[in-house]
Amino acid sequence: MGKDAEPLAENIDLAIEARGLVKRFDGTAAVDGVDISVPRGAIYGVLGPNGAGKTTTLRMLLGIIDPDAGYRRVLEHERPTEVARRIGYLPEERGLYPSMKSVEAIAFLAALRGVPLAQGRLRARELLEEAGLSYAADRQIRQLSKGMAQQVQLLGTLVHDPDLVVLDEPFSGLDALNQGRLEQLIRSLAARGATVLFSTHVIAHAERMCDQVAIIAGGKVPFAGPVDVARDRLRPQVRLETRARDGQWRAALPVDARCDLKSGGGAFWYFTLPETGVEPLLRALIEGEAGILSLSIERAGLHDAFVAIAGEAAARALEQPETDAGKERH
Ligand SMILES: Nc1ncnc2c1ncn2[C@@H]1O[C@H](COP(=O)(O)OP(=O)(O)OP(=O)(O)O)[C@@H](O)[C@H]1O
Repeated sequence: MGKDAEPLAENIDLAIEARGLVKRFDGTAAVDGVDISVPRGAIYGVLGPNGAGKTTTLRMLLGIIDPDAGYRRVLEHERPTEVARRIGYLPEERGLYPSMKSVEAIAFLAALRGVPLAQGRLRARELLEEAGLSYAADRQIRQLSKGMAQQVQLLGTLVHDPDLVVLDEPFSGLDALNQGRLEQLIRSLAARGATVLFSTHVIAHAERMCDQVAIIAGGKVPFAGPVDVARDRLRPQVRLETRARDGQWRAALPVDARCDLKSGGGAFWYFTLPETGVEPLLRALIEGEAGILSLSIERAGLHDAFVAIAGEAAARALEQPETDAGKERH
């Protein structure tokens, strides 16, 4: 980031590797030195608010646009377009030909990836059946709801059994039921060995689904790696209930521990787990006869980790409703 990107060493365990990707539009960097390593078979999330640079990053990884600086290797190729037939891509701008029937729309997308039309039609019917959408097979796209049309487009993304599936904000526009179905589908793709990379501005999707995430804000990636490593950037929070209110043991609690006295005696204590960990704390509480009534230690969630890594402003922007701002391009 900011440094000169080195050419990539071969690493066959990675489906995608990118170093120092930069893309400028009208002199402004939309993506400003992004490093990403996506392991094969992973479910990987690119998490950030609108305008953070997610779509631009995905497009560079797919070879739809070329970076102004940096290196990328996708499925062992430095020119991603050479492996386009092994990639499935759901763009942010959805759209199928309205007069096409679902089967034809899926077969058409398959044909673009080199699958003969007849074979594509057969596979399209199978996929629609698996997705519980057989009844939509011979309906025109214009006769489908927006959510259904989006699912048909998603099936068109998967029809050629790609090794790498790239989905740009795949959950947006879907109701809760269909979001759940999509989560299942993504898990089943990973279970059969495909790598899934998706962008989202919803922390819950990244937290539930992803092995690894890249947190992106203002075109930079301040964190990329396992979700648990992001969460472990913050110390766990302790909630302790004691029978006693005072004693030697209080010295083991951090000085800024918050205390709520209970009306019938005893107290609740809230604090960040000290660096020394839980064992010395427990020992002091037991030896000092604090009378532990309950104790919970909670790891930070991805939301708090996001705030710590990308800042309050980026976290607030994540929660903004979607807008069409900044979408007029090409
Ligand atoms: N083709 C383009 N021409 C000019 N500016 C662009 C173009 N593509 C993207 N941008 C700008 O680059 C920045 C990053 O956009 P990008 O679409 O990558 O963000 P994003 O994180 O995907 O957000 P969103 O979900 O809103 O699309 C934005 O300020 C956007 O307006």
